[in-house]
Amino acid sequence: MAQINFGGVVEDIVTREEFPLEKAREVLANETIAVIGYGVQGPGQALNMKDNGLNVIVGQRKGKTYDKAVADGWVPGETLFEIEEALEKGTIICYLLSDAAQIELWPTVKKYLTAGKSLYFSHGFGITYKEKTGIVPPADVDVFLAAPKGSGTSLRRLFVEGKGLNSSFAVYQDATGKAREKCIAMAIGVGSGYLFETDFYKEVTSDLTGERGTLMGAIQGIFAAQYEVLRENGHSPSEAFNETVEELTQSLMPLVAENGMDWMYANCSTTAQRGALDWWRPFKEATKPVFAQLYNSVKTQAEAERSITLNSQPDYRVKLEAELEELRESEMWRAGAAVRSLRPERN
Ligand SMILES: NC(=O)c1ccc[n+]([C@@H]2O[C@H](COP(=O)([O-])OP(=O)(O)OC[C@H]3O[C@@H](n4cnc5c(N)ncnc54)[C@H](O)[C@@H]3O)[C@@H](O)[C@H]2O)c1
Ligand SMILES: CC(C)(O)[C@@H](O)C(=O)O
Ligand SMILES: [Mg+2]
Ligand SMILES: [Mg+2]
Repeated sequence: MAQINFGGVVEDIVTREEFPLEKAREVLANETIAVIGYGVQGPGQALNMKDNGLNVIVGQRKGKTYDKAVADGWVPGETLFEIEEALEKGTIICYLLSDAAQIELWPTVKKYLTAGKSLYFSHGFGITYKEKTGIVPPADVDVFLAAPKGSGTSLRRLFVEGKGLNSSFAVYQDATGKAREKCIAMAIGVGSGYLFETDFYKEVTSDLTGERGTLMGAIQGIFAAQYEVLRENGHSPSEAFNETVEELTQSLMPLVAENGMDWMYANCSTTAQRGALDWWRPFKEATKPVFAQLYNSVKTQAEAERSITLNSQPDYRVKLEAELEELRESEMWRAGAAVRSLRPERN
C-alpha cells in the first residue's frame, strides 16, 4: 500500500506499482472468472480482463445483449454461455446484472456458490440492503467488490487508450484467507488505475449520492435551470446551450480534469474569474440543503427502496425509455444534438 496525502488526510492506496498486473495474473491463475451480465459494466470488465490475460467467460441470457457479446468476440460454448452454465464453470462469479435483476436471479446464483468460490460485485447494493434484496451469501465463499468509479463504457475506452479509471475495493467476507488478494487482483485485472479501500456500506452510500448529485442528477438540474433563464430572457437555443453545456464539456472541464479548478479559472479572463469567485458560494449555499436531503434519502434507504420497487417492475424499461426520451426531446438537448453535429471533427 502507498500512503498518499489527499488534501491533508493520509490514506492507504494500492497502485499498479505495488500490485502489478503480473501479480494479479499469478493470484488469479487457477480461477475461471465468470462475468454474469453483459450490460454496461459486463463488457468493460470482461474485455479488459481478457486482454489482461485472465481466464474469463461470460454468462448472458439469449437476446440482443448475447448477440453483442458474440460480436465482441466471445465464443458460444467456449467463452460465452447461458447464465447457469457460466455459474457452474466459474470459480469467481462476477455478479454484474442490474441491481434489481440480482435480486431475481439470486436463488439461482446461490445454488452454484459452493465452498471456496468467490462472489464479486461492483456495488455494495445487494449486500448492504440484504433485508430488501435477500442476497445473503453462504459463509464458505469469499465476498468482495471492486467498483470502478465511472461508466463501463469509459472503463473500456480508457483501457484501450492505455489509461484507467480509479476503483474502490472492499472485502465483505473472507472464507479462504485469500479474499483480499483476490479482490485487489480483480480490481487491477478489470483495468483500474489506483485503488482505494472502502466497505460495502460506504461504497453504496457514496455511489448513490454521487450519481444522484453532481455526477448526474444535479448537473442536469443546474443545466436546465440556467438554460431556462437564458431562454426566458430572449437568448437563442444555440447561445443558451453553448453558454450552459457545450463550453463546459468541450473547453473548461478538460482543463479542470487536467489541473484543478483554480487552473481552469486562471485560464479564463479576469472578468470571468471575478464573477465565478463571487458566485460559487451562493450556488453552494443554495444547493447544500438539497445535497443533505439527498444524503438522508440514501441513508434511510428510501433511495434503495425506490430503486428496487421501480426497477423490478416488468415494464420498467419502457417507462425508463419514456423518461430518457423526454430529456432527449427537450429543447435544450435537441439544441445539443444540433451543436454536436456542428463540431468540426464530426465533418
Ligand atoms: N453501469 C455502470 O457503468 C456501472 C458502474 C459502476 C458499477 N455498476 C454496478 O455494476 C452492476 C451491473 O450494472 P450495469 O449497469 O452494468 O447493469 P445493466 O443494467 O447494464 O444490466 C446488466 C445485465 O443484466 C441483464 N439482466 C437484466 N435483467 C435480467 C434478468 N431478469 N435475468 C437475467 N439477466 C438480466 C441484462 O441482460 C444485462 O446484460 C450493478 O451492480 C451496478 O450498480 C455499474
Ligand atoms: C457510472 C456510475 C454513475 O458511477 C455508476 O455508479 C452507475 O451506477 O452506473
Ligand atoms: Mg452507481
Ligand atoms: Mg458510481
